[in-house]
Amino acid sequence: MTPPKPPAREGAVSLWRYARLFRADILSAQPARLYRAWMAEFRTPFFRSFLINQPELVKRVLKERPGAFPKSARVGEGLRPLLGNSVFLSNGATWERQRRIIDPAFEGGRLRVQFPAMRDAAQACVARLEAVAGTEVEIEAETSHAAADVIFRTLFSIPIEHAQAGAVFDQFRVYQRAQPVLNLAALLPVPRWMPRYFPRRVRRAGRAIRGLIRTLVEERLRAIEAGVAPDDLATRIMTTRDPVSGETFDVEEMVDQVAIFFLAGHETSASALAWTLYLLATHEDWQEAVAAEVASAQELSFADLSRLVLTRDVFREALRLYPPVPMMVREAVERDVFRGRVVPVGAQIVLSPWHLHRHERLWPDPDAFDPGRWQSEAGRLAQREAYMPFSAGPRVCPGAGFAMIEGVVLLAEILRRYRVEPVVGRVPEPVAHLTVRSRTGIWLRLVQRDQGALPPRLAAPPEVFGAR
Ligand code: HEM
Repeated sequence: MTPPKPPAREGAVSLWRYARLFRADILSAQPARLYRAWMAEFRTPFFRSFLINQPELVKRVLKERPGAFPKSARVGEGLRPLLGNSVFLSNGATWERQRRIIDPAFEGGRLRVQFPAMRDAAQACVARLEAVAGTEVEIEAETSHAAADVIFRTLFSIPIEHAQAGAVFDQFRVYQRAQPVLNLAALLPVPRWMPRYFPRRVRRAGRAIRGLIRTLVEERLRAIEAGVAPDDLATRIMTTRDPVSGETFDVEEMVDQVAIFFLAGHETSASALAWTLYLLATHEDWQEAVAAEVASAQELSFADLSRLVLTRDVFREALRLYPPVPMMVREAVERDVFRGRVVPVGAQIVLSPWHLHRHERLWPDPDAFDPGRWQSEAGRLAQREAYMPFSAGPRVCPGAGFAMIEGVVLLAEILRRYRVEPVVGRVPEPVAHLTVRSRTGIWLRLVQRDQGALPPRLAAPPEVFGAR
């Protein structure tokens, strides 16, 4: 079964029609040729943009000349009431300083410290699912809840049930409902002359979220000063001094960063997990193989993670087919030439993990769910050339290592306890909101696994499932 793919736009359309399609859903607004092209140029009266799929060009923009292609100052304006001047929106010296302070908290060695909080969140998720087992469940809502729980437990050592954490989660949903530009379309610039209008309830929800986060940050500051703060992400970030200036974040800057950790960290992981569970529900052989792999460890330890190779490959493959951040935009601040065409200053450069990951010239059988490809030579080559769910270069997602562990831990705990099944008549339709979601949710039925009758470890190597 080929996993769901949005329909491509048919033929050429007027700019006006394109704008309307684009606003409704970026993915289905695009023509099918982007799955084969190395580059496409769009000209509009307001800006010129280039979507690039050629690995050398992607490398040039993200890794070799990132200074020539920063995030546009107009990009993500719809997010400003919530994110302030967070690392996601900043550029230049401010961004460099913010990354110098944030990055050490996410480095590989810290993942071991964050692991128990992730496992606790995964076990809490499994317990919550008990109430809905046997019924039809909209799984995105559950994975959202679980991913938000992971963020609060790892950042502030509090579960999502904590009053402030729960209120941030609730207010965030209000913000999402009230702010229609809080979708991917917000990542393309509006003309400079167009005023940005935020409805009052959006500003109110943005203020409420920031107020709740500020309370948590101020409480933590007091705990740090009293020497009683737990060793979690918030303490790490708030006590790290910029090695260049010697400064730490002030309270407002920390609020900006917590807001983006919450947003970038829970929306993305929730999307990835929901799609992974759907893919497993529709590929029973892989689901049983993962269940067998995770059955061996009764209480998951950090050391077990390196053995969960299949689970990791399944998660990687889901991130390939449904990259939570399907497109990213940069602005040329220096002239360049791409494939013989002049890229003028001011041009928008669109990087599309969505198209790159399904590119017909870069991946064998690009639309198929085949976790076995990650153990093949062709898969490894394509991974180096054409796989970037977390972006690449200096602006790569700082949470990439964290998210890969979180995904595996949550999948392991859920699949150890439940079998997931698709719901007849409810095939999800991918659309790009802030992340890749399904238009009408992702519906699954969860069936408790009989703990005494877990499948034995499979004797066959995992590749058999990917063999074609
Ligand atoms: C499956 C999960 C995740 C995916 C697919 C993902 C993907 C991405 C991508 C593609 C970007 C680059 C966006 C751009 O350049 O426009 C990014 C940036 C970012 N991500 Fe993630 N992310 C995930 C999880 C997380 C987590 C768990 C955190 C933190 C707890 C996080 C924090 C950030 C931050 C702070 C940035 C901005 C970095 C910068 O601009 O310098 N992400 N993420």
